[in-house]
Amino acid sequence: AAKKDKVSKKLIKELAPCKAILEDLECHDDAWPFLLPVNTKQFPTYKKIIKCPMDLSTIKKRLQDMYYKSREEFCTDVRQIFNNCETFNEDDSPVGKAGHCMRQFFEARWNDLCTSH
Ligand SMILES: Cn1cc(C(=O)NCCN)ccc1=O
Repeated sequence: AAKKDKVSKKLIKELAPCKAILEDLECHDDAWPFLLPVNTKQFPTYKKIIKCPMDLSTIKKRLQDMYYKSREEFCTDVRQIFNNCETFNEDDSPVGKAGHCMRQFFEARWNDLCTSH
């Protein structure tokens, strides 16, 4: 039991900053394309082109459900959002530009977290 407690304490410590970063992503001006899963009725080709859809609401739920076993898993899901966005959208489109901006914002916050100790 003692070992498990140590692991879970470590995990809570690791994932608390992830929750803070997620909240900052959700309230960013350019977050609007990423708040919810892409509407596949509005974009019928999306499901065919994007094999691993991801969005901020899904990540929020996964955090709440203790789905992530490390902060690296959280980081991978966030990066999936922006990789999908680059695959499906032109760089100079409104959504494409929002994706590049949000990725920069995220990576800066991620670096802060990884260099702060
Ligand atoms: C992430 N993403 C979002 C959209 C979109 O239009 N979202 C509007 C939500 N109201 C379109 C393509 C795409 O890759």
